Amino acid sequence: MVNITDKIKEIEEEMRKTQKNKATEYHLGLLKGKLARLRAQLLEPGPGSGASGGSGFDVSKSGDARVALVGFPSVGKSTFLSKITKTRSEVAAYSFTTLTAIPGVLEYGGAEVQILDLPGIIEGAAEGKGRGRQVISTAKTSDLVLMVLDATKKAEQRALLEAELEAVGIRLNREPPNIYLKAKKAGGMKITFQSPPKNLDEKMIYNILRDYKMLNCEVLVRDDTATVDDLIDVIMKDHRKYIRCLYVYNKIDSVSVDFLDQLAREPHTAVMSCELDLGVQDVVDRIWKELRLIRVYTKRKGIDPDFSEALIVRSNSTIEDVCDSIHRTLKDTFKYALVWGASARHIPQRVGLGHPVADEDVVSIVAK
Ligand SMILES: Nc1nc2c(ncn2[C@@H]2O[C@H](COP(=O)(O)OP(=O)(O)OP(=O)(O)O)[C@@H](O)[C@H]2O)c(=O)[nH]1
Ligand SMILES: [K+]
Ligand SMILES: [Mg+2]
Repeated sequence: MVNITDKIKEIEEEMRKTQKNKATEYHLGLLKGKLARLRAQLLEPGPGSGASGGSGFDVSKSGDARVALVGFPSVGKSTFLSKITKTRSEVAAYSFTTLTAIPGVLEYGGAEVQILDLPGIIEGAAEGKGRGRQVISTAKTSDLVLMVLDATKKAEQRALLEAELEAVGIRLNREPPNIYLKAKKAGGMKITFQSPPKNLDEKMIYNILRDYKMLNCEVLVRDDTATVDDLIDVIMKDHRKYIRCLYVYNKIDSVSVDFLDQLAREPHTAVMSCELDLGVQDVVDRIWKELRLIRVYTKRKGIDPDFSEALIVRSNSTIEDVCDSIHRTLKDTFKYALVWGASARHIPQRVGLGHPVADEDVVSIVAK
């Protein structure tokens, strides 16, 4: 029996051999759809998915958010974990020193962020090489992927890793495509475009949906630049995960200043040397920013706030969200709040439930 990995290879080979032109466009679109289905199967536990199935390492979540350290072997993932948390993860000059997921806790101004040190992955990880599939499945459970790269290694490493994560449905620093798709019980397919599409047409959408056996559905393409890949992502939305990613180049002690400057200018990128303790705190601050969380310190009248314990809410939260995170019924007795910090126009500012809070605000809730 042909296994899934072989089938994937076959389709990839066929796509490589097929010339891209108007005549082959529909065929290539269908192949992409098949490939996406097979890759999803690869991660499903069960028959045909191989011994390790699709599950990640068995580490329970803790703290306010989870960050996964993903990278090739020996780029310094464990060195970084050991530097920023109290956990010691083995560090050595040889590849695959780390063999399982090692959790550590980053304490950040009263917030607690779980940092997961993971084994190094290699090319072909998505198809089951090494512990790759397990590593990637674990990365899929994180709120932020910290892609650790070796500044002394070739630039391709980043694209290779991205391709591995993409292959299992992780979408880094991207928003879900702006395509509305709803399955129906009957009525056939209804395809509409908000404005003339540049990379899709009705026949293409029809063919792919039919291949996915979605014969009754409604599609509205809101974005005129949407592609076949976007459509497939929307069809496969249960297998897609949109995660933020911070690219971190380690070992900058071993590259020229010019090169380092070039790296640091790339988007979503930070540079550091764990060995020389350069830039490590910047990376920690960037992690917090990328998580898009807000720390709020509560204060009782006449008592200083406790900065070792923060209430964590998502960015764009209001005083109402802060109340809800303290107690479900708190806003029923809410009269007003006093706010000190970046969100306050004067200090303290007296505000209502709709007031948006900022990171590190101090809040005092006054009840009726
Ligand atoms: N020059 C230099 N070497 C570093 C730096 N950080 C880590 N190293 C070295 O890189 C080697 C690998 O470090 P590890 O932390 O074990 O790397 P890893 O990514 O956890 O490796 P695996 O667990 O095997 O995937 C060790 O010899 C470290 O001492 C750095 O900033 N500069
Ligand atoms: K190592
Ligand atoms: Mg390691």
